[in-house]
Amino acid sequence: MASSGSSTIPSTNSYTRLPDLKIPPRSGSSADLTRSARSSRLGSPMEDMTKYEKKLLQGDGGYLLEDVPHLTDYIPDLPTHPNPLQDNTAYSVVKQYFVNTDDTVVQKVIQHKSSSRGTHFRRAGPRQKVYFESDEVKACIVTCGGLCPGLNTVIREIVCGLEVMYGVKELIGIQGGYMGFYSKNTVTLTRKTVDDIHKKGGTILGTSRGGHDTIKIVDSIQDRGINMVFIIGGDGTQKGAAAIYQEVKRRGYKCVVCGIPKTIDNDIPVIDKSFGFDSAVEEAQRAINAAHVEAESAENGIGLVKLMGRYSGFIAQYATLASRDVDLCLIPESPFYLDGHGGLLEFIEKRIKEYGHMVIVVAEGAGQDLIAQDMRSMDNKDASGNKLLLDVGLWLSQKIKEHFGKKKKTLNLKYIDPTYMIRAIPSNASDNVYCTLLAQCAVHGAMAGFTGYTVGLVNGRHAYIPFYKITECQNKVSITDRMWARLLSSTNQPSFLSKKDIEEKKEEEELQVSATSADNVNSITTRTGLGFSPILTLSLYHPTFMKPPRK
Ligand SMILES: Nc1ncnc2c1ncn2[C@@H]1O[C@H](COP(=O)(O)OP(=O)(O)OP(=O)(O)O)[C@@H](O)[C@H]1O
Ligand SMILES: O=P(O)(O)OC[C@H]1O[C@](O)(CO)[C@@H](O)[C@@H]1O
Ligand SMILES: [Mg+2]
Repeated sequence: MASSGSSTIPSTNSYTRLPDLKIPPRSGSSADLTRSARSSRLGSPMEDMTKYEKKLLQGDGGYLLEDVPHLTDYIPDLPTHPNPLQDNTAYSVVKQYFVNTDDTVVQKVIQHKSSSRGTHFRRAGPRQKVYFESDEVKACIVTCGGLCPGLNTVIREIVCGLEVMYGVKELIGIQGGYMGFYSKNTVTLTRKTVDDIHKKGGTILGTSRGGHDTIKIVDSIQDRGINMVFIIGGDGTQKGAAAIYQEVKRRGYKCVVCGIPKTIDNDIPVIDKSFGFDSAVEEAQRAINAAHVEAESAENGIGLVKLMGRYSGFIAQYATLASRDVDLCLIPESPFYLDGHGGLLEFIEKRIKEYGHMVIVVAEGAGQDLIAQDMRSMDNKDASGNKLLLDVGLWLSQKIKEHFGKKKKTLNLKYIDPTYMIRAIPSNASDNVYCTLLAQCAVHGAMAGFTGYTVGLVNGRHAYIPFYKITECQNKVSITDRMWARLLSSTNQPSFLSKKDIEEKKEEEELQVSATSADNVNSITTRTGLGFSPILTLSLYHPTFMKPPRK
């Protein structure tokens, strides 16, 4: 945990001054607004939620820091306190325990000699000064979206981190996701009450989809006197967290909003991977092994396993690569067709003829367009606005059976659907460590007064990432990438794509990268003769906030 202290960045005053940036609050700043004062100062909340601010800092050689907000951006002259960790016996021996204020983490680790240094994020970890006294903190934790291994570990470690490292005494859990802020009771969280929870799957707080009402949530935060909000959830949840941060800031309320990215689908961009993903891939092996045993033991046996992955097929991809027993992996990002020359059914027939059995892994979001053509889909959505999928496993089983039936060939197909089993388990050992570090970094950031951030692992280092970076797009398997090629060569399956399709995919992916790349903002940052330019805060419109939150 010790800071390397070997920042590659020249230390300059303009850089270290960053948290002291004074941005006049839109409607005055007071940490204890009464409800009437609050409502009289409310303009149109949606007006503010359609904007977010980027804190960009440019340095030499194309260096760009995409910084996270800080409480002092909108509440000037906040007092600081020495970090209580300095008196903690466990940490007092650690050399350079506090993170150097100049330390940042690079987004793209592969560089060429002519590359620009590119986008960086603030390195996570404990700071010398904190912006809260221990007995001033009232923190809350909420979990939203689908389940994922490791949720309880993150909850546990936030509680322990705050209590043990920072002496915080007041911590509550919001039950049942976002709607729990205004419709449910809270639970008191202490080191004792969370002691064992990391051994259980799910979340002790409960979770839900839908029900994000920014105003009601922030009212509840203020009414309860909460000044640190830890929000654990996926892409939808992080969009909700960004809206909460905007509203908290608009009210000038001293409250940190911190997101901890959670998603079994691994669909959050920028971060190396999401917690629980490894555990899920590991658990998926059990289903794939069973499918293999079943398939091998029967004449013309097919074991078909459906795994989660609504829009991103990472679980299917990694479970396939890990297993080596899989003959065919289908994911949402890679289109396929069933009939005719080069089609899926022809491939299956060929593989069965050759080996006598096969294993197919299909991500739940794969082939949805084909199923929709077949079944006149109803385009249903869940409470959060996510598309409800048709069962690709059942549909594919049916199609394969029909095909073999028509050809009067024997077929023994076993369909295994372990989707919920792989996300309801507790996290494995490596995810437990990962969750612990994420939680601790989240706590350090909050105590240091950062807000509006998600904590994440970027190239193996923990960083504070502004919300917009992780909500502007979804992480998807790139089928023009080397990793997908590795899978194709391991399963020896066709790509089902023509050369033209691949060219189009490449163009599509390149366009996506350039739309979200830092190059787009370089032109609007300023430079000085110093190593770093002064900070520039930009208000930009972002489509995420242009629509009212989905209910
Ligand atoms: N654009 C948005 N703005 C505000 N809140 C949102 C938005 N999208 C989703 N939410 C809220 O976030 C919560 C979780 O969203 P969702 O159900 O999409 O799961 P998620 O966080 O993406 O997790 P996962 O997809 O991994 O299960 C819900 O309560 C939902 O109302
Ligand atoms: O049935 P639920 O809880 O809506 O969750 C299903 C979805 O949640 C996820 O696990 C995460 O988004 C998806 O892979 C899946 O489609
Ligand atoms: Mg999601």
